[in-house]
Amino acid sequence: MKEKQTLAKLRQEIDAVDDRILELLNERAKLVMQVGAVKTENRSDFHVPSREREIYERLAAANPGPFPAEAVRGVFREIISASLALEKPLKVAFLGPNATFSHLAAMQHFGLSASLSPERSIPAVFEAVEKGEAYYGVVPVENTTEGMISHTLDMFMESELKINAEVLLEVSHFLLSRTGRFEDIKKVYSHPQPLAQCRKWLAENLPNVPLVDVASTTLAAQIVAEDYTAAAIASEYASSIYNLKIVKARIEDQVNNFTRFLVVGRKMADRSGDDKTSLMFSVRDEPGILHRMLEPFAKRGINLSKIESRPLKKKAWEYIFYLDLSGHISDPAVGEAVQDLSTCCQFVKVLGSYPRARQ
Ligand SMILES: C=C(O[C@@H]1C=C(C(=O)O)C=C[C@H]1O)C(=O)O
Repeated sequence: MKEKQTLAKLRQEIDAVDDRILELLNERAKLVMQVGAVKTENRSDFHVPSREREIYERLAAANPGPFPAEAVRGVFREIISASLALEKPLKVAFLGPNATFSHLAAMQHFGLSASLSPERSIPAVFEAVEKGEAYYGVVPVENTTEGMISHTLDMFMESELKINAEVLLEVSHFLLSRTGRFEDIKKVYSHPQPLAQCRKWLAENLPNVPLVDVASTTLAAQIVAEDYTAAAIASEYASSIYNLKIVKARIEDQVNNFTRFLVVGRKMADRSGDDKTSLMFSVRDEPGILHRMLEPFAKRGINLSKIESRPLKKKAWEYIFYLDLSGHISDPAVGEAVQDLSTCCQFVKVLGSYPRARQ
């Protein structure tokens, strides 16, 4: 009896707090709508990622607990996502179909109130943004086990879209099937990337079972939903959508398997104070060229976090380099270094400056 009374009293107090939270959420939504009205008058962009970043950072630092620090971001992401949708839902294209890791990355970045639309391929995501059908696009660009996804990098040769943000997602692969029984598996379906990321586990645990490449992990889950003798490697989320059982969780060879996604848009993102810049440039294959290329950055103490080279398909022995560095293109040192770089290159293209992702 005593317990019942205590619980009832505490729940009453929780209800009162929830009422206050709701009142504050509405007060906040009205302010966001006023901001929206000012922006409409001035024709400025409603979505401002640098401001959102500032909000997350300020609240993370101000949180006294015990509400968990990681949850603060998730809660506010949904508040901001829903506030933005009051004005108009933010349209975001991603590499589909639904339930792919790009879908999870888009949900993680834009929240559940954004209007997310699946596209068939990486070029189709770029096209949707270029044509204005979507405001942003989300595509994978590299994985900690398998390296760069060259298809995405190659898109920047032709496209004028800019990188507006990066999203880091911990990718965990699940072996899924209808029966959930190991001994029923006669074939394993997945996208080539997850198959490669689970290569060792598959060789040890299913050595004689054929592996079949398909266009997405979602397609693999769909096939397996109809075939009791097959298994798919897909996300945990796919298991709930396609009603599949988990044969084995987390079968990736490398723990801490992260995939990095890029958010592309038509404009350059504003400076947030902790940014990265991505560049692409081409040079002729000649002695000392790498040294000359890197000097403008070393001289100014600019940290380079990544350098990748790819052969330029149209011309033999010429290379395209992709470079990620710390700082925003509007920082004087970064601007000057890029200017210097352009004197020793055939061409330089700034792919975007964007807030560094937090893990
Ligand atoms: C309200 C604004 O517009 C949008 C909504 C935000 C919010 O809900 O806090 C933050 C940034 C913008 O994406 C703003 O720019 O301040």
